[in-house]
Amino acid sequence: MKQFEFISNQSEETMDFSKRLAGFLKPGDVIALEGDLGAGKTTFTKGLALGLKIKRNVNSPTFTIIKEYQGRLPLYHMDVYRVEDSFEDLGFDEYFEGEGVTVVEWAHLIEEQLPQEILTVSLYLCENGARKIVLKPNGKRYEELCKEFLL
Ligand SMILES: Nc1ncnc2c1ncn2[C@@H]1O[C@H](COP(=O)(O)OP(=O)(O)OP(=O)(O)O)[C@@H](O)[C@H]1O
Repeated sequence: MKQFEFISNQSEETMDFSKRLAGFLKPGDVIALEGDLGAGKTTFTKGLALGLKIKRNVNSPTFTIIKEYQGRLPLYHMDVYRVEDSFEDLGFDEYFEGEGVTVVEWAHLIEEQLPQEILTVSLYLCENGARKIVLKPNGKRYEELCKEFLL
């Protein structure tokens, strides 16, 4: 699978990156967001929210599983870490197929319930303190999105 790598030297760069990415998102887009502790998942999502013109502060939905924000498009921010059973049906489809953009943290835990096409964003801590951002488009929609984003 094709993937695209970027280096972010500070949190503002990660925010600018996701803020710009948000401009290319459409209703029904789903992003699987992965990264180690402190890699910048929240920072990334905050940037995405800025790009979607969301005014509320975005923070981790760990205990609520899903948080919804209104903007140019709604943002559904999910953290499925606490979903006990990957077959548990919490009605994720309604979000994935809804009017907004979904960001899922720990997406692999609900693999069976994810849409076939998805954009995976992986954040890695580099030895020098920078972060590596990797975009992995799965499916035509996200290949197109990455192409536009990279122009
Ligand atoms: N290039 C960078 N991109 C993102 N964050 C960075 C970068 N450089 C330093 N940081 C710092 O790293 C921290 C990232 O925290 P953040 O909460 O976004 O990570 P997280 O992946 O959501 O962590 P957790 O899994 O603990 O919730 C912030 O304090 C941020 O300022």
